[in-house]
Amino acid sequence: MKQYLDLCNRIIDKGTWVENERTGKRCLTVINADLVYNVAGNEFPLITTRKSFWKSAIAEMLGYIRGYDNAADFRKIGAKTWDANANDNQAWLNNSHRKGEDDMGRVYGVQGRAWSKPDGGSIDQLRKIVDDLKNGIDDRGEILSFYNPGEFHMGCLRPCMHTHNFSLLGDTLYLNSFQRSCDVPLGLNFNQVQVFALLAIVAQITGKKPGMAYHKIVNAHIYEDQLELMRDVQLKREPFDSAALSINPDIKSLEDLETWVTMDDFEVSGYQHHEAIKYPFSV
Ligand SMILES: Nc1nc(=O)c2c([nH]1)NC[C@@H]1CN(c3ccc(C(=O)N[C@@H](CCC(=O)O)C(=O)O)cc3)CN21
Ligand SMILES: O=c1ccn([C@H]2C[C@H](O)[C@@H](COP(=O)(O)O)O2)c(=O)[nH]1
Repeated sequence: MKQYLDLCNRIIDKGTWVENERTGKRCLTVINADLVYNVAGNEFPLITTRKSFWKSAIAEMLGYIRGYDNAADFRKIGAKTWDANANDNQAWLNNSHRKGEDDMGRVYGVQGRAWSKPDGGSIDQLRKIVDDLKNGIDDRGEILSFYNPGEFHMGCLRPCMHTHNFSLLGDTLYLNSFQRSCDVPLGLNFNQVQVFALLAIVAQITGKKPGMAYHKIVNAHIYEDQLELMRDVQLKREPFDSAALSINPDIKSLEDLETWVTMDDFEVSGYQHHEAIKYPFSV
């Protein structure tokens, strides 16, 4: 929690105002932040200075793992987070690649599970990683990349958290996750949970012990219409101790994640938090 608050304070104290053409809003911005999560010690990085809707965040990650390309599928598992980007963004609505209501196009999980090969067929990056790790293999390229510039024009948004790089040392699994752009009040609340949960889940299905997760953010920003709430409300609150995440131990494979897992298979204990804050969302 401290590292989150430090980043928020750093943006407010030292940030630079940057115009953003896509949203038409200004963002108070800093470059480079490194967050570390202790997954081994189950220090779940849930924001406590407001209520965090952590189930939506894990649902979103599950949707990426399943390779979803449709906001309706995300809604069914408990995440409404893609509704606006799929349906309210004029540039995407005008895009001839959009396949109709709720379509997100070739973003995130689509790239992770079905990256198109120029010579035909596709690559399932996550399957390869899980198979390798299960067999104790780390070929120094256990990389799940959602960043495919050749297909940016076929999706509603370029991926923000775009690369997840797994590593094995003995039987301990590590994760380095890279994020190019971060909406600190709204997105980071989710992204912290997702990096932590991704390492915990992949360690569980590959039979490894989770170690540390390292989260690198490049452009970290607060939108102009979020600043007051962050500075004068959220940052005035005292944080509580961190919560713990538990995952149903019956989840043992990628197939389990693809077929029967729901948000009921995830529980959080010891979550004390201040009341919710509704931050404006920029499409
Ligand atoms: N401007 C912007 N910020 C983001 O963080 C973001 C995007 N766009 N587009 C793609 C995804 C969607 N994400 C989202 C979208 C909505 C919420 C959100 O509304 N969160 C609320 C309520 C969550 C709920 O009720 O489930 C929150 O208070 O955290 C969070 C992350 C993260 N990403
Ligand atoms: O997982 C996510 C997804 C998105 N965001 C934020 C970061 C930016 O505020 C917008 C994306 O806008 P770009 O113009 O494509 O950078 O969404 C996030 O924080 N986390």
